[in-house]
Amino acid sequence: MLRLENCLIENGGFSLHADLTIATGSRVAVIGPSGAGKSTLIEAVAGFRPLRRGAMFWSEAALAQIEPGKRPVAMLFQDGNLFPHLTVAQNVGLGIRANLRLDASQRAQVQAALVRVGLDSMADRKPAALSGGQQSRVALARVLVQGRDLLLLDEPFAALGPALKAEMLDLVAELVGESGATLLMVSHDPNDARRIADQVVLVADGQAHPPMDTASLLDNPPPALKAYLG
Ligand SMILES: Nc1ncnc2c1ncn2[C@@H]1O[C@H](COP(=O)(O)OP(=O)(O)OP(=O)(O)O)[C@@H](O)[C@H]1O
Repeated sequence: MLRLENCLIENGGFSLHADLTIATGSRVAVIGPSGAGKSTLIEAVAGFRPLRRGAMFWSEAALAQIEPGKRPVAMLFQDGNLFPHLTVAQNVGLGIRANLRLDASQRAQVQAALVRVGLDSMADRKPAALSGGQQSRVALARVLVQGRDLLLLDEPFAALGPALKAEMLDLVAELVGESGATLLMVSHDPNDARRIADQVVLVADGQAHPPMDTASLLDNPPPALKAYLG
């Protein structure tokens, strides 16, 4: 499980309080007003934001002692961060080794991830020769090959149309279901939360609230969420 114990997370002059636990294997949406600190929360778990106070644990391990690249965390951003000069397979391979010197079993891992996201026939293409949805799948395959316990998504599919976004969310739900990974996903769209998240962490008023059941929270939103949902 992921435990944030009385954390105060800093982001420039902004700070966010979080005291919450996320069960292993759960799928959690992080929602709340713009500027409330959703990305700040995710970035702290990834190790990119310092804690002014408190402690963070994954299972028994204190995360503060673990540098970002060694945390059990894979992160997917909105733009996917694909390298335009590398092929699809190479972009995925970066998830395994930054120098791309992959052995046969690592190359097989890349291939398997591409099959899993339906892109095995496009392994040698460059990102520019892919649609937006296909590019998202490459970024997802790269996260997949990292085989990390915690998957952090920061509005990864916001640029996609509604049908494609729904398809990607369903694929993410399937993939985390297969791997048993724990998902934390920032979204501006409560429908995303309803689609794939069992629980929601509401970030508002300087506070990341403990997770609540998605349907009951969205059906009976507290004032801070009601104002945001409109
Ligand atoms: N360098 C900085 N100095 C001061 N404040 C900052 C800095 N960077 C970010 N902030 C503030 O931190 C707060 C949290 O930002 P964050 O990106 O986490 O919010 P968010 O909920 O993810 O927003 P959005 O939904 O708009 O992406 C914002 O109010 C922002 O203005």
